Amino acid sequence: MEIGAGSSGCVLANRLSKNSKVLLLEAGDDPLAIQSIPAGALFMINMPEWDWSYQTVPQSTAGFGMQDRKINWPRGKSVGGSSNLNYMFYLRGNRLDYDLWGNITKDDTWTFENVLPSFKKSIVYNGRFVENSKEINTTYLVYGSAPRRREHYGESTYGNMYVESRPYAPLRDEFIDGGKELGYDEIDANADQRTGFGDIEANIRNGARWGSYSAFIQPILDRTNLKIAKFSHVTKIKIDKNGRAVGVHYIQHGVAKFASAKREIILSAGAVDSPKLLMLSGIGPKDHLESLGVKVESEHVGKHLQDHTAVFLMPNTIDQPKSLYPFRDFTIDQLWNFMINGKGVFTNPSAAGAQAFFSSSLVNQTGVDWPDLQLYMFGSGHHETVVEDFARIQGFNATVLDQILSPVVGRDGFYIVVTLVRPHGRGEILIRDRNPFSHPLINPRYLEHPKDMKILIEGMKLAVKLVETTPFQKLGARHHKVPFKQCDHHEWKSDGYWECFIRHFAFSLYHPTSTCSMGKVVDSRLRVIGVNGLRVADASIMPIIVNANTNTPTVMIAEKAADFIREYWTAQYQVSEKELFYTKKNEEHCFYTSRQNFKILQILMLHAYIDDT
Ligand SMILES: Cc1cc2nc3c(=O)[nH]c(=O)nc-3n(C[C@H](O)[C@H](O)[C@H](O)COP(=O)(O)OP(=O)(O)OC[C@H]3O[C@@H](n4cnc5c(N)ncnc54)[C@H](O)[C@@H]3O)c2cc1C
Repeated sequence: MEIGAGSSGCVLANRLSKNSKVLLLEAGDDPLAIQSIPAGALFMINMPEWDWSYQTVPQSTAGFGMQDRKINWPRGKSVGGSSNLNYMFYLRGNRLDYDLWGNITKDDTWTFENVLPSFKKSIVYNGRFVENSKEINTTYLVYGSAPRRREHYGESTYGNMYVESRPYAPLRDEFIDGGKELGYDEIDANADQRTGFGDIEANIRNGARWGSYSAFIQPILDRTNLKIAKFSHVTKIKIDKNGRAVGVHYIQHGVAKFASAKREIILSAGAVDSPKLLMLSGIGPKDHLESLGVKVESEHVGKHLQDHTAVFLMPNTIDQPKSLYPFRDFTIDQLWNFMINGKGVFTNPSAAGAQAFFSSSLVNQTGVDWPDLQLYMFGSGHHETVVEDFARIQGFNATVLDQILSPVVGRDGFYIVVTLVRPHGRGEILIRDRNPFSHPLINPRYLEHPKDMKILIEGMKLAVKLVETTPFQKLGARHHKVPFKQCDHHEWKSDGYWECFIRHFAFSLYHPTSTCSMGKVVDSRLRVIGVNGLRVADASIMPIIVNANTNTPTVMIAEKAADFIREYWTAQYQVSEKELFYTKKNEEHCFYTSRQNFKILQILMLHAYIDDT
């Protein structure tokens, strides 16, 4: 039995239902078709049907430019989970991240060498390989990205998750060329992550979103042994008197139900809801759960919360119409281009297409290049509703943000997203009360640790240098000094100014992890310590956050978990390989059928649009 059909839950359902009966309980519905259009995802954020719309508690050292000092935490609520809302960046993280996991858990399963096969297993990589020299000559020039070596990606005969270069990524070439001018290498960050610049590949197929639903659930919808119970909000895991997880209580369409598990329960409700559900079930810190009754004392549940904090270098303008300007660029022609060719502005939800990793001076002191800063190019201009849009998505206080953006509204431009990818600060998640529908108390304690601020300030300075490089200057790029009353008592671009700016505008890059940390809440086989028959497999089990976007590592965790579970139960029951009834042919058939449905839907949407205009 699985709880949560998100990025990881879908992988597990696919792998386990090859030869077992699986009940997958998901609080949300199937994803909306509009989610397949990458640019459509932005409209889903903060819609309660598709997003849990969490917020942090007011932050004492961050969020000064947010409403009530709270920072938005969107989380997907549908089959596919947050992979239906996310920006689809495909990044694995650094070799040293995983070697550290191996060290912490004292289990080599988690070292980079041993997680690499699980990364390769999930994907179908439509990349540009070195040996294919013809392809390099064309694609290399078009996308300005380093060619890939096959050994890092594999042949992907087992994979379902498509990874492709983004067909549309405004200012990608300027960003990478600017980095080269500053003396940095161009790198393939998935093969050999270190300081350097490169493009960002994404979970897309022919331009359409290819999240966990499309990759792992859609192809197997006809498996009779997989039951997906949508609209099923799990409220509690039942632990019997022998300390075994035996079933779950859930509410579906207002009706309270119970399902019992024959073999085991796998919790994949994500870094917010997995610890919350453990606590609601009486598994967690004793002091916190006293009023609920503690079944299993587990001090670390909800603790060690880590996230990537990000801040925009803004406002920046260019003199040429080369950025995404929604009111100009979202046209019927572009919609057609997306539907027919899988290309154009609709293929990218965030106008992001290039990124760079850097090691701050704090890391450089150690002599090891293990980046703690990541910069993205977000090639979006300043359309007329930019302030309201950012206020809705990021939770900015519109009045505060207006000071920064109103002087440049109506102009092409870009943002450089400066991200802290190896945070020193740690937060926690607590339950608000015993009501399973109450949002938990999320306290990431952003920017409380002085080192985190120091690293971000270095990142801002680097971003300014990039704007000054020739490729950007050729477009007339300018980072503007605008009146900003909250920070104007500091000299513009001084450390004090940046600190003030960052404390106002830092936001979450939506990568919470480590709230059911491996080695503390679960063991290295992901079994909850102190309970039988219960595992956690999602972003919450990372012992330390990886220094890259978290979807791909979460999918890898699910692949590992499926292997552990299959190994264990195969040994118990001698499950025969002959039981496998799933075939690749079947999967391909499902793909084409669903693809046809998607095309029909696209045509209907187009008609609706034309009618409207
Ligand atoms: C806006 C956004 C942009 C992002 N961009 C990127 C990116 O570009 N690249 C990247 O690598 N990562 C990105 N991420 C992060 C990445 O998507 C997440 O790390 C990843 O999806 C986490 O997967 P998960 O399986 O742990 O949780 P989720 O995918 O969130 O899945 C949890 C599932 O459990 C369900 N659930 C929760 N509680 C219950 C309950 N009580 N009962 C039943 N079901 C329940 C939820 O509805 C959900 O479907 C982004 C995230 C967001 C929100």
